[in-house]
Amino acid sequence: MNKNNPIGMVDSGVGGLTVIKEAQKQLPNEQFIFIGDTARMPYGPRTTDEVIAYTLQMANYLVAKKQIKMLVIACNTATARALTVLQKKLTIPVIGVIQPGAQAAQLATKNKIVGIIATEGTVNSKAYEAQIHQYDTDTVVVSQGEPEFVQLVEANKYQDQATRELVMNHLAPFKAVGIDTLILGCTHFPLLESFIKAAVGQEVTLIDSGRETVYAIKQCLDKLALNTDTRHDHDDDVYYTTSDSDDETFQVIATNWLARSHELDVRHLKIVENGISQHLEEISMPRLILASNNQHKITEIEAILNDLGIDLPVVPLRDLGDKVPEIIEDGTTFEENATKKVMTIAKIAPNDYILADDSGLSIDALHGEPGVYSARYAGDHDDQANNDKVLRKLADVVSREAQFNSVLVLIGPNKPKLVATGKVHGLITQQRHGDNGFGYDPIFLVPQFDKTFAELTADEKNQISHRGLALQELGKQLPAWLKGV
Ligand SMILES: O=P(O)(O)OP(=O)(O)OP(=O)(O)OC[C@H]1O[C@@H](n2cnc3c(O)ncnc32)[C@H](O)[C@@H]1O
Ligand SMILES: [Mg+2]
Repeated sequence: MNKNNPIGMVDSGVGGLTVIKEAQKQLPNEQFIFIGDTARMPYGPRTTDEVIAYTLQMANYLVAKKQIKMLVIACNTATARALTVLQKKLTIPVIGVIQPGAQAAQLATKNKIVGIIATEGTVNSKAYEAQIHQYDTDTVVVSQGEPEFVQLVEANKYQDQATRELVMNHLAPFKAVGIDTLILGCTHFPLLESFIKAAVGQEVTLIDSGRETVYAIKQCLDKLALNTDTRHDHDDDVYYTTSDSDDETFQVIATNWLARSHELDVRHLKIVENGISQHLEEISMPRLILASNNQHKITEIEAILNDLGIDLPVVPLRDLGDKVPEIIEDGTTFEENATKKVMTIAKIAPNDYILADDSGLSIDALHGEPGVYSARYAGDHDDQANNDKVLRKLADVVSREAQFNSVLVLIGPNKPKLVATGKVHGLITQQRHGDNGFGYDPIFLVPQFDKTFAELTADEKNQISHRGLALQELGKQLPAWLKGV
């Protein structure tokens, strides 16, 4: 087992985030991959067979796809019902939240009266009692199921006044019993810590089973010499949910609870039915592929997309490697060629968004030439030869009006094609000026600046260029198109 592999953490939903928060604090160099089974939460009312099956699916995913070196079941219900099965089935160490909490309570109690609050499932399993009584059979254990606490936390109401009152009422019996230690036997409950303390009395020791679990993780890493020797940043930790990608609740709660300044890397797993068995698979996030082999264009498009705040990872065509087929640009219009570009790439990336630009220079005195032949007017992508040919053809021509055109075509999975165009007027100079840009930039004069495209900065060009205008146009249509309007 490679000690630099990540630690996996599985949970029924969001409660386990309190465990990962503590783990990130105490184990700053380890990398964590968390799965919250949000599609099937809460686990409390589930049957034992279901809880075992779901926990195993998450564990199998993490072992097979993420090569985790250790698994933490950051959920009391899942620990109570599935820990021993998983410890038998997996070859990596598996740690649950109950044993560490029980042990800490046993050490903390003086009067040997310990309270437990947990989900109904955990209470009914008597898992905490069993653990505590392994150390000392005399300890009196008073358990109470508090499923409502879980719901309030999951609804993000853990700071509400009404929640405080409910906690005070529910926990009053513990005061009467005279506990001196209370186990927070559900990973949601640390978020209610101040209310719980107020309810049971400040003198009662609260045992955060999640925090105790992190001590157990540390001990296990030390014992098996599995501490990482590379430094991970917790910003690289990955959080999976099993609900579909539109569920924002997890993102909001997680960002809030973990108090991170930036958005977390939340990804999604889908539950795949396979005959009688189920397993989890990652839902890959669609990308925006820029179907162009022209690095100048790609740089321009990336800069403008960045300003438009597009929320998809932008991938240049070259990142797709050698599986990219040849794109044959034999259309008679820019739109035809741009469409050919996106359609060719769609064959190898059917689940992605694909954007192509077909563009060119059209000179009035040359009846629109070079037009769709711009890239290969004199020599294939030979800018020098292409510029020379234009200058030669216009040698005795007074009227030097020209336009650059850009036609963008965007397609996406199950979406109609979206077309946006941009045009900029200019004049063909007598000779080249400037070194910036590419193609015909050195001979295309923009009267407004009295400079050629090649004399403008990249920013200035993007503000007024055919491509810049087409992308602005695309940006306007995009929200409605993405929504399918
Ligand atoms: O097809 P891809 O791989 O996107 O890259 P390309 O350079 O071949 O692009 P086109 O087929 O659209 O050909 C457009 C040609 O028009 C010219 N052109 C287009 N936009 C230009 C610009 O902003 N500045 C200068 N020349 C441009 C230049 O010669 C390009 O090679
Ligand atoms: Mg081309």
